[in-house]
Amino acid sequence: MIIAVDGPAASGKGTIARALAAHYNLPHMDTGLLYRAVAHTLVHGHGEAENEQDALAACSFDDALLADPALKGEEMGRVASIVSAHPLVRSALMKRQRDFARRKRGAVLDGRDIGTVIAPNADAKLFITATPRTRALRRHAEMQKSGSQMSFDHVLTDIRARDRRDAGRVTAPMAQAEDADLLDTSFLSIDAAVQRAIALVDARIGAADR
Ligand SMILES: Nc1ncnc2c1ncn2[C@@H]1O[C@H](COP(=O)(O)OP(=O)(O)O)[C@@H](O)[C@H]1O
Ligand SMILES: Nc1ccn([C@@H]2O[C@H](COP(=O)(O)OP(=O)(O)O)[C@@H](O)[C@H]2O)c(=O)n1
Repeated sequence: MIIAVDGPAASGKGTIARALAAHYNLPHMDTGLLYRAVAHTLVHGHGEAENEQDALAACSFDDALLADPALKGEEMGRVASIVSAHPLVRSALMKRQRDFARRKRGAVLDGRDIGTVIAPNADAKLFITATPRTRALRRHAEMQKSGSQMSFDHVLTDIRARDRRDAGRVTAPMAQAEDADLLDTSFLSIDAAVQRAIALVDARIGAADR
């Protein structure tokens, strides 16, 4: 069974994807980490994010980088959203996502284009959303815990800019697949959002597969 989870920054898609993976006993891939790894490689001296050839060269990063906590910061998310607009970067990172999705047992993947491009035949697709303000509040709280001094307004501005870039790019823009279920987590606790996500997936896969 393949479950595709897409949505904008800090909508809760990672939290939901991890919970679904645990619930259905499936491996999980956070595909945003791949774009963040490209961003990290570029920021650490190997080229310009805006330059497609530089960004393509940065796609051959070492897998060990994916576990680096330095990928998690908001600045890396910002640069990731610049490199992710390059078609050559998207195609270079596609195979490892598709290979992961095609594992025998199935998989849960979260990102921006899982339901539309990476796994269009996924058994269940969720598009997770929340208002920009709610998402910025969540990201700001997360960043404060890890010692960041960035203001709430700055986080909100960054989130809006990232939404515009991710939804506005030509290649594989962030979009809800036609056959995806929309889940707005703005007024849901984490537990309630996860329970709702499980109910939506159960309804898609049918009682026989449970
Ligand atoms: N429904 C929710 N209510 C409150 N906080 C949430 C909810 N879902 C996620 N969070 C918190 O918001 C932050 C961003 O969630 P995350 O799952 O990492 O989002 P994404 O993967 O979409 O960027 C995390 O600190 C997470 O614990
Ligand atoms: N499948 C994906 C996943 C991420 N991305 C890009 O990578 C950036 C970082 O993604 P992420 O999922 O780690 O970011 P958050 O939503 O966790 O903040 C996004 O803003 C997108 O530009 C993408 O284009 N396609």
